[in-house]
Amino acid sequence: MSNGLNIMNTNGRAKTTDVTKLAVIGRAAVGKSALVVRFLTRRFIWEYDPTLECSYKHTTNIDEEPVVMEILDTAGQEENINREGYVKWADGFILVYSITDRQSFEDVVNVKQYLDDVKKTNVQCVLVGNKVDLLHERKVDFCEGEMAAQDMACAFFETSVSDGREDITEIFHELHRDIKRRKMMENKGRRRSSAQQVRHVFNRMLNKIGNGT
Ligand SMILES: Nc1nc2c(ncn2[C@@H]2O[C@H](COP(=O)(O)OP(=O)(O)OP(=O)(O)O)[C@@H](O)[C@H]2O)c(=O)[nH]1
Repeated sequence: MSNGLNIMNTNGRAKTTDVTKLAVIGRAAVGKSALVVRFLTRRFIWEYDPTLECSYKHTTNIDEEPVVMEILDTAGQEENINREGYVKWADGFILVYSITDRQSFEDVVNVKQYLDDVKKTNVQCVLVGNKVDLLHERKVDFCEGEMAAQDMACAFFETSVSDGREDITEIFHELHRDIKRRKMMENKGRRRSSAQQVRHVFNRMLNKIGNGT
């Protein structure tokens, strides 16, 4: 894969490690920083300063393959948003809303449209409805999240970062797998089109020889 990193094995052979760049996006206070920190440290910390922008590098194994994840925890506050920069940088997006905040849900639906417009493609993403521990304050139904994810053609998770459910790791891993699948398809397409070009030139040469020109 083109977006890889060469790492030496113990036997001295170079091995390509996938590098995946993920941006975590959502309105202020939906739990983006808590989600990233939970994934990286398996801990939940109740209070963070509102994020400006924070990035992390994380090395892990997914499906028995070494992976480097670069994770950008973006600013939720509108005036801090430097969207174009991270949209172009990222391979995929974790779109987070809080099930207790209707506006945060509407925001991510609009953000997805914006991401598709900037990237000029249907971007790879997962949709995450956070804070399900606050069920009594629920403002967004499970099936609304599920339907939005269907429209976005992406995976959907409802979770609680504070409860520390197993699915938090799965959110990041699932997005990595989707990105990897997409890159493989794109590479295959590129290889096929260069093979087609070679075949085309070869056929023209054969025609010329056949015509005696
Ligand atoms: N009850 C509950 N609170 C949560 C959960 N996840 C995060 N929080 C709380 O929500 C608040 C905001 O969390 P952050 O992780 O700072 O949210 P953020 O989206 O990064 O916010 P910005 O940095 O301002 O964009 C904090 O008080 C967290 O403790 C959760 O699953 N359940």
